[in-house]
Amino acid sequence: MGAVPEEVDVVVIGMGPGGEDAAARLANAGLDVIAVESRLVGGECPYFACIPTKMMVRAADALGEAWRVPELAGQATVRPDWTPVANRIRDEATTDWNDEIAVRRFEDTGGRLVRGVGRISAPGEVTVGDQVFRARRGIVLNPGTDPLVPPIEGLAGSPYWTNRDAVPATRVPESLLVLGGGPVGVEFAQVFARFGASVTVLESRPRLLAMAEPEASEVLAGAFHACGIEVRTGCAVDRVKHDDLFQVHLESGEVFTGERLLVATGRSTDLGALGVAAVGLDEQARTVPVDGRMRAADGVWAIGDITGHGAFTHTSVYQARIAAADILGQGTEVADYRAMPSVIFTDPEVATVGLTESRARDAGIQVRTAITQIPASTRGWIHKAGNEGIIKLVADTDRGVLVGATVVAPAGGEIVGALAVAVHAEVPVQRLREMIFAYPTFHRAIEAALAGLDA
Ligand SMILES: Cc1cc2nc3c(=O)[nH]c(=O)nc-3n(C[C@H](O)[C@H](O)[C@H](O)COP(=O)(O)OP(=O)(O)OC[C@H]3O[C@@H](n4cnc5c(N)ncnc54)[C@H](O)[C@@H]3O)c2cc1C
Ligand SMILES: NC(=O)c1ccc[n+]([C@@H]2O[C@H](COP(=O)([O-])OP(=O)(O)OC[C@H]3O[C@@H](n4cnc5c(N)ncnc54)[C@H](O)[C@@H]3O)[C@@H](O)[C@H]2O)c1
Repeated sequence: MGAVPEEVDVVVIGMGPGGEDAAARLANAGLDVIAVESRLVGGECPYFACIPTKMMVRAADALGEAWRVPELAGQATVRPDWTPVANRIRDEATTDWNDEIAVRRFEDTGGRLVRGVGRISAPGEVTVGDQVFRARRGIVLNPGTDPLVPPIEGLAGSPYWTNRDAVPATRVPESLLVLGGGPVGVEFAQVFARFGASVTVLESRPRLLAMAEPEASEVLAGAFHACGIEVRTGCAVDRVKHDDLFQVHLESGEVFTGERLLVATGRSTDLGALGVAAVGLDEQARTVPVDGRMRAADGVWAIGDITGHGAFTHTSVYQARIAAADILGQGTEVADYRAMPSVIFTDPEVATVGLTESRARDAGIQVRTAITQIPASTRGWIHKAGNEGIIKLVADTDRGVLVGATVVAPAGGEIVGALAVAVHAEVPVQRLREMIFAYPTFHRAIEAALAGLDA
């Protein structure tokens, strides 16, 4: 005989940033909430992704600035040491990969945590091991993603790294091969290079950060070249061998050797394991389609990476707020992704909002673009060492508003904030031109880019 189901209000499967946020909101509102988590409460972001990698970036950026001293300010002797980085990640970011604090924070809301793998076993029903829950109000799916490991001969079974191995690393390898030049690949590549590894990035597409504006990829490729990172684009990996070292054989016959191999080739989901077919969803799909209130099926909401609206923590938490409000019957907000921002934390940072030029054209928008070079701005010229960058604007000429922007610059992720407001609030380009931009800031280069939209 099966287990007797326990009646609750809501079951949240997966406690990533969004699941944690939604579960807390619902429990704080007085609902009886069960949160199911198979690994660590908080998900990828605090333990293996955003937070520890940005601690690495912070440290690597300090080194990067120190190396600019000779050009600007005399002499500095810099000897990179990974120990403070590894210790900080262990002690401050992840508490040694222990989620006790996050669990307590959630349980203080009145919610209950169940450790294990959750699965939709029938409409309105979630099974975790030998426990069965009937959710009166709904099920929230926030299972996130796992590193995708391509089926390359010799790779499976070799001691390759994914982000989950690179983050806890206590030593910088002598040499590192990075498979994939997307956000994960480029952030780790620059960090480990700055800490002394000899780094090669192998990317199958024609450029780094292929989803970004081509001009952004070009600036980043230049910055990588300048700091000694080898970048190979358009490469097809044939096979991988591992003895003492990794060897990556390309179809072209070239062979790259490294002490470590970081696989950063995207993310995967397993909707079959989540049991989504029980509520009529396609378990072969890579994403769970949701409406503007995150509804995926009758009584099922989905949030985070699996919705395919941008694999970012800010997406997950944004969607969590909307889903929780809808479950509570207070939903007035409908998701609007037009001004979705993203920041790749390389040096220079690659920050975007809204549509790229090509996506805007594909959407049938009458597009006009403008680009300004950061080194040509007053602040860029003053900044000198490390001033590489651009601002690119994408305007909808019919409506006279910006629909996208890219900022590659020192602190590009902060500069893009102004452009995110413009895209989000559909501020007319003419109104933007009438603004006063503080002198001499990096964001003042937006004014020059706006002027370029006339050309
Ligand atoms: C190296 C790296 C760096 C990144 N840096 C940034 C950054 O700087 N900024 C940014 O915005 N984003 C960044 N991201 C992306 C970000 O980590 C994710 O978008 C974010 O974690 C949100 O994911 P999520 O809410 O979908 O779930 P996740 O964080 O993936 O968490 C899902 C949770 O669900 C659990 N789970 C899965 N299935 C089940 C199940 N069946 N039962 C029980 N539990 C289950 C998992 O164990 C996991 O804990 C980065 C990603 C990587 C890999
Ligand atoms: N700062 C941030 O916000 C941040 C940082 C890291 C990751 N992320 C998120 O995490 C998600 C995953 O990032 P990612 O970089 O792992 O995935 P991705 O899919 O964005 O990039 C993977 C890259 O690997 C390449 N690739 C795939 N197979 C390959 C192969 N066999 N050989 C060589 N190259 C190959 C792809 O062409 C692509 O450029 C991203 O969508 C991003 O949203 C965000």
